[in-house]
Amino acid sequence: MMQQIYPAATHDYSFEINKDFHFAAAHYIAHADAGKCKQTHGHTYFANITIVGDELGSTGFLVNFKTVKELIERRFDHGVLNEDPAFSNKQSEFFPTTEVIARTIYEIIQDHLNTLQNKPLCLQVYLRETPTSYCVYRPRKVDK
Ligand SMILES: Nc1nc2c(c(=O)[nH]1)N=C([C@H](O)[C@H](O)COP(=O)(O)OP(=O)(O)OP(=O)(O)O)CN2
Ligand SMILES: [Zn+2]
Repeated sequence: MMQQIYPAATHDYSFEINKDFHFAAAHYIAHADAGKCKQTHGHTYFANITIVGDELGSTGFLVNFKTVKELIERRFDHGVLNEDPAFSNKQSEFFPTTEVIARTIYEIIQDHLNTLQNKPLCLQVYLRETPTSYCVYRPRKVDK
């Protein structure tokens, strides 16, 4: 697993956890201007997820680290992202770009967090697509 320094999300919650994991997936970008990315190719994506909250669940966890990883790994690992219903080859806001994948990971994780009694929040998804390219997604409205 790659270890690195991630940009920090600022907040004043009492607890912050971070989970690193990776998954392998293929994709292509169905746009004339996408250059070589128009061709199907694969990446090993590295993700770092930041979750915060003030209350712990009955386990003493904000959320189980393993659950965070499995939500994404089960869905995307060794798959073709373009075939997942979260993505589209027709609407650019759903092309499987690094930006859109990061936003989608946020949505999947926050949907799960919303089911927990202690209501943790996902503040940041860091997603590295290649050794030289990554995206940081932070939801716009996080009220405390
Ligand atoms: N803003 C974005 N730009 C590009 C994306 C993207 O998702 N968001 N994706 C691609 C390609 O899919 C490709 O996977 C990554 O491109 P790039 O960083 O250019 O890859 P290289 O390994 O060729 O990078 P070098 O640093 O030039 O070796 C393209 N753009
Ligand atoms: Zn790519």
